[in-house]
Amino acid sequence: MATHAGGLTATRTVHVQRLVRRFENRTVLDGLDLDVGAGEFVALLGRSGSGKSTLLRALAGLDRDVVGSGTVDVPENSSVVFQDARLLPWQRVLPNVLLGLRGTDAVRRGQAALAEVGLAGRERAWPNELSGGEQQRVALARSLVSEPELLLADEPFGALDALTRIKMHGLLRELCARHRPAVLLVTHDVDEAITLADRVVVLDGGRIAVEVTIDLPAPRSHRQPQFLAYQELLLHALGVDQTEG
Ligand SMILES: Nc1ncnc2c1ncn2[C@@H]1O[C@H](COP(=O)(O)OP(=O)(O)OP(=O)(O)O)[C@@H](O)[C@H]1O
Repeated sequence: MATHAGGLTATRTVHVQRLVRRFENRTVLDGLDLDVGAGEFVALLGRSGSGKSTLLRALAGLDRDVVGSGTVDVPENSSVVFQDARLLPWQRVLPNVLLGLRGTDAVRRGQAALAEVGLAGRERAWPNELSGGEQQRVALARSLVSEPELLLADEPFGALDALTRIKMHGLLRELCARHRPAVLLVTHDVDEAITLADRVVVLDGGRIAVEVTIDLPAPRSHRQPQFLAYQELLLHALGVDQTEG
């Protein structure tokens, strides 16, 4: 099991060093190093099976049985969102947001979080009365209501249609600007990574093979020539040959 060595500083929210993860005799993470700064938004790209979810689960403390070694330092106050919202179907929306939240002002904070994601007035709805996008908004409210230092997100918009996904990008950007968590976002979508992240890292061969700082003013769009340059660079890093097909 990886050790937690207290390697965090005021400006560093995630510190991963020489992380190795094996499943039986298959090495998925092979001495991976990654730091995420306080308030920094990092997008993690990689081919299918490259180990993105494995890394995220290791950071979230969800794979303690896996054989491995190295250092993983993450703040205790971290939240995780997945591709599916994972709401409790027998609880209404507000109690779903309040899961794990204590204190006398919990209800007020939950209501404020729902308002922030555009769901004021839906506190008493049941999860199955909400669309997929709305359920994912509830999941975002739940993940941010505890004011986490770190938000771990595993393809949170992967199941949404293109238009909803674009709206969710805007929402996530706003929420991050307000709450300033460090974010590690796993995605398949190169454009999503460039649109949202301060830095994009590409996982290959069990390590971070490529790192690109995205230096683009907002609002980011395909109309920016530099956007297309980042796109080409990252597609190349992912082994996608744009001249094919
Ligand atoms: N519990 C497990 N037992 C055995 N092998 C596993 C387990 N979890 C993941 N793996 C293997 O580890 C490798 C990396 O999986 P992982 O889900 O991290 O990849 P990924 O980059 O997130 O892929 P995708 O983009 O397709 O979601 C895969 O080959 C997978 O089969």
